[in-house]
Amino acid sequence: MRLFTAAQMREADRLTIAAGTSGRELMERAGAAVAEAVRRMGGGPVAVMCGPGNNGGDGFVAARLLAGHGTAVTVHLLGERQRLTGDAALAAADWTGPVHGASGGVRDCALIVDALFGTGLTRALDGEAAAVVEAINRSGLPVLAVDMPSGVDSDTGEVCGVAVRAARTVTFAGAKAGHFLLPGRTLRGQLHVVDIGIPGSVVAGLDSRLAVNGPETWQHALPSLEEDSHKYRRGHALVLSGPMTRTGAARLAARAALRVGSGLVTLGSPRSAVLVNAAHLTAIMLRPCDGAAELREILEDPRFSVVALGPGYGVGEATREAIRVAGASGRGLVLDADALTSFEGDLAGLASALGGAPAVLTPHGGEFERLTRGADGTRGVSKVERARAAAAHSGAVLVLKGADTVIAASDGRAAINAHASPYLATAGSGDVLTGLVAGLMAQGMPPYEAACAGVWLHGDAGLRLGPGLIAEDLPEIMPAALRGLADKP
Ligand SMILES: NC(=O)C1=CN([C@@H]2O[C@H](COP(=O)(O)OP(=O)(O)OC[C@H]3O[C@@H](n4cnc5c(N)ncnc54)[C@H](O)[C@@H]3O)[C@@H](O)[C@H]2O)[C@H](O)CC1
Ligand SMILES: [K+]
Repeated sequence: MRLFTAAQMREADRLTIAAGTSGRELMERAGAAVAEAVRRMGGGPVAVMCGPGNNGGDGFVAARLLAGHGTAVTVHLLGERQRLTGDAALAAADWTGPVHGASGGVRDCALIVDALFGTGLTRALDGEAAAVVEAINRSGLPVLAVDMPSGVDSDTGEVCGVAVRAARTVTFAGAKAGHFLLPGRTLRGQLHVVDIGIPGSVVAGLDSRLAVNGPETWQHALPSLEEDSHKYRRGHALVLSGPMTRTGAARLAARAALRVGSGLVTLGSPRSAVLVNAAHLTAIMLRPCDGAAELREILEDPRFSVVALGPGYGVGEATREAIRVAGASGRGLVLDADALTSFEGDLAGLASALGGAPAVLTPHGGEFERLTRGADGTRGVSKVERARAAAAHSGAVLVLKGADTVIAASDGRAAINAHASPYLATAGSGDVLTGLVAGLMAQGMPPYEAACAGVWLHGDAGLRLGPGLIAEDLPEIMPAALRGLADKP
């Protein structure tokens, strides 16, 4: 599912109106969709809270249509009626019932329609607007939000001051980034996208390269297996282990790479840790590897297709040098944790170490902040734009992890992942993700698609396992996750 910004929706509106459908007609269909959703939620009595812009206009239309069908409706307006303009003023004029103030509170209703603010929110809610939103939330009544829960920024998902908590949201023409980025995702309830007559060609023509992460965008690139395949044709991932007391992370990543289908996986281990690693490995091979010079020798073997580096590896110049060597080899790279922290405040240094190699970086929020300190465009904007900027600066694919993981490529493609479970917030979970992405890249999947698929499969594993999951379980559930994916139409 593609996602849109407020500016793109305004553009879609403009093009549709230019093609002959009036804004008032669009508003009429938007209001009709809201009225229909109210009926599906059980009907009235309903309080419709209208704001000063077109979101409020949608509310007036819904109120008129509901009342016309016999539903008990009260309308409340935030602001003065005579200050309404354009289509909202026309919609308000068509409402013949009384209009109450918004601050008096709602009485004797079973459902609230939140038509205060939509994509036109420009600043934090305060004063009367904030008080009305707080009163709606305090009422404990189910809320149907029109387009966005009021107070949620439709581009960033952020709460601007305060925001409505909705049970459902009806949105028009296409979903917005703020419906999938946190905390917007948790405030919008169930999301319904309705067609209000904006032509498909207009929507298709919008320059949105943002989507919800899902198989439809990367399934075509998943590794396929020939009947007569051979393990040497399924890729070979090299995962680098940390020293003696920090080996578990790399073994988790290696196991995940093997489970996701890499034909061979080798763990490169410092000699000090070879015995502890050997004691825990069976199908995964082991090679001593102490530092960058030895890594260079290992990578002379052309069969290694991908190097995963970072979990437990240690922070410092030795790590930076290992990344330079791996980057210069042109192999696919997956960098996490210590690999990223080794370039604290030096995204440009990391970009030059990568040397244009196909790479995926998988920072969580804290690692991202450290890595991108001082880099343009990586502060103060939406999580999507921050990830995109870091991808553009580094030339790598960025996986900015969290409950709303964002994957971004340097060419502007981006996806927000919503297929995940909070139970994935557990020690070692990120190491498994590193291995999944590496294992997919080892089999020839391009970095952006491998990152999206890895994040999705990781989330799928979390959803399958639920409470009690630990990181060790995640690779083991991959056969079921992969089979489920293969069965998808
Ligand atoms: N194509 C579509 O999707 C259609 C959408 N419709 C609806 O229109 C709104 C967007 O309408 P717009 O008038 O641009 O913005 P809003 O109604 O969200 O709000 C603008 C209004 O609010 C004032 N304002 C902004 N921020 C604040 C604040 N923090 N505090 C107080 N006041 C604020 C601003 O000055 C304006 O007066 C979209 O969401 C849909 O619901 C169309 O009806 C159909 C086509
Ligand atoms: K709203």
